Amino acid sequence: MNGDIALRCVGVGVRFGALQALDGVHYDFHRGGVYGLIGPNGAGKTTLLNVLAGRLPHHSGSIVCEGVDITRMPPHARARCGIGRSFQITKIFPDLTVLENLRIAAQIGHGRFLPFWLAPRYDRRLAPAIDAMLERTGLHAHRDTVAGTLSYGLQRALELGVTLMPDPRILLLDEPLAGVGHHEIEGATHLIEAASAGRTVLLVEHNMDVVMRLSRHIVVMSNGRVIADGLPGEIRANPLVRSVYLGEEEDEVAA
Ligand SMILES: Nc1ncnc2c1ncn2[C@@H]1O[C@H](COP(=O)(O)OP(=O)(O)OP(=O)(O)O)[C@@H](O)[C@H]1O
Repeated sequence: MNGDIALRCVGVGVRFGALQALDGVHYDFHRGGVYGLIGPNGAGKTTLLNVLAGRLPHHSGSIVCEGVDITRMPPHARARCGIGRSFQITKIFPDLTVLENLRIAAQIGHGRFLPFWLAPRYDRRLAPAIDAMLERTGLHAHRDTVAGTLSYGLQRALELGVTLMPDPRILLLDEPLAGVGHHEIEGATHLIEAASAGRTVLLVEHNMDVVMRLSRHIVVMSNGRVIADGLPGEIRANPLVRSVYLGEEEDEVAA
């Protein structure tokens, strides 16, 4: 049973001064599940992703990843445990080309810092994986384009490619559609769906249609706690969830 759990949160608490951003979160994310994390602004969704990725210290509780206690591990050690995190704000190198961005991600993913005279041979070994990622993210035609000049949707696709390059088993996606234009949403959604296959995914996203479509489970947070979880249909019908969203996103949840 425990072998099925990709990430286990045990009483995870985070305080910012007097503000209790996470208030004893207990939750098991099962292997291969796609979890949509929803909740009103300030509920603690991004804070939870940050804590899981090791980018934010927490003051109480513990986190177990595939049976290993990672509570005290720094972000790079958690990445080696198979956790990949994308960001709300694009974290690609805007002055480098698409190919260069993916190459750096591949090198970091291999966890090796190489002397420059070995780099070309090493890069040749990484080339097939980089080519596959260019294909997968639909960026092949843009491989030599400077990343900062891509459309926002393509920049998000590159960011997902950079996150996927080390082949994480657990994917933490923070608003992957933020800023993506209407005409690019469908393509971006397909990309996330394809990237989710065979992984455990925690998806924080304000586009409720997309969350409900991509997620197998919905986890609802409010005031730093998990207040409900279930299948998308169950969550849509849950009166507590509706009341939490009342006046804020009622239409979207009820839709
Ligand atoms: N670095 C920080 N310092 C102080 N307060 C913070 C910090 N980061 C987050 N908070 C606060 O913690 C609470 C939870 O924030 P968080 O960003 O996790 O919420 P969220 O559910 O992701 O919200 P949103 O949907 O608006 O992104 C909020 O009240 C926020 O203002």
